[in-house]
Amino acid sequence: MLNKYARAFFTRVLTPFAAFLLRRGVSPDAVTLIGTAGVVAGALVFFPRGEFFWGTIVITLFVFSDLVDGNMARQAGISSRWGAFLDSTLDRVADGAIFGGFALWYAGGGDDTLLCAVALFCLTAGQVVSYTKARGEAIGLPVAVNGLVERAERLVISLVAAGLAGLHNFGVPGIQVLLPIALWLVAVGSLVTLVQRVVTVRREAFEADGPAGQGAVS
Ligand SMILES: CCCCCCCC/C=C\CCCCCCCC(=O)OC[C@H](COP(=O)(O)O[C@@H]1[C@H](O)[C@H](OP(=O)(O)O)[C@@H](O)[C@H](O)[C@H]1O)OC(=O)CCCCCCC/C=C\CCCCCCCC
Ligand SMILES: Nc1ccn([C@@H]2O[C@H](COP(=O)(O)O)[C@@H](O)[C@H]2O)c(=O)n1
Ligand SMILES: [Mg+2]
Ligand SMILES: [Mg+2]
Repeated sequence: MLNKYARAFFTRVLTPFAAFLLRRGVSPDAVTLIGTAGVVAGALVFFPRGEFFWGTIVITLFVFSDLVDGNMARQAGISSRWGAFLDSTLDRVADGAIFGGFALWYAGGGDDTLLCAVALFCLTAGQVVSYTKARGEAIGLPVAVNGLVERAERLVISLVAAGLAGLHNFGVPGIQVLLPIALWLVAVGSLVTLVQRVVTVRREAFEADGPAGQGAVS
């Protein structure tokens, strides 16, 4: 949903910045790499220590690079298959660090085995949701579904909650409950999305192959 409705807005807002970077000789690949490094650092330095406010601030500063890199590539007319591969692959790394950071907190100082498991579920389910589309498209299917909770939703729900939950360290009482709520929402939403995508791929595969499975690819 965000991908559909918010992308146009952010494209307008970020286009001048993307143009500025291009004029300074920065490449889209550099933005992809630096953005991912910043997200990973923010997540793995701050989240395992329960510093959710500062972790979210650092991640937010870098996560929009994922919208800037493609914008730069399109403006410069240099969108490439390599760039698409790098972008999607490093998205998986960034997502792993964010939900891994939550899991490390609950495995340590946060001391909550159930929430550690929920964070690990979010991590795995998010990666599998992305994989369903990548693999479905790789075997030549349209995968004409995005589903309830795409990557942008997973990030916005969990990062907004983490940033607000982090205010607990500054004396705001009770607010830390937002993070567990967000993790449960992302977990359930990702499961629903996974089912939506698997059902769609199954239907598209049967339509393409026929009942006898002819034309199957490995
Ligand atoms: C006192 C206050 C303290 C709290 C402060 C917190 C404030 C900020 C908190 C959060 C901000 C989070 C922003 C997150 C933005 C995410 C942007 C992003 O990365 O979007 C990525 C998405 C990607 O495009 P790609 O084509 O590169 O991605 C593909 C896609 O994702 C596929 O997904 P999947 O299949 O997994 O579902 C992958 O398969 C594929 O591989 C991958 O390449 O871009 C978009 O989707 C575009 C829409 C972006 C919308 C961003 C909305 C941000 C909105 C609000 C944030 C601000 C909220 C402020 C709240 C303040 C609260 C007090
Ligand atoms: N280093 C990069 C990054 C991205 N691209 C191209 O942009 C597309 C992704 O666009 P986003 O707005 O979601 O970032 C991607 O599929 C590539 O075509 C690129 O060329 N190089
Ligand atoms: Mg990108
Ligand atoms: Mg991306």
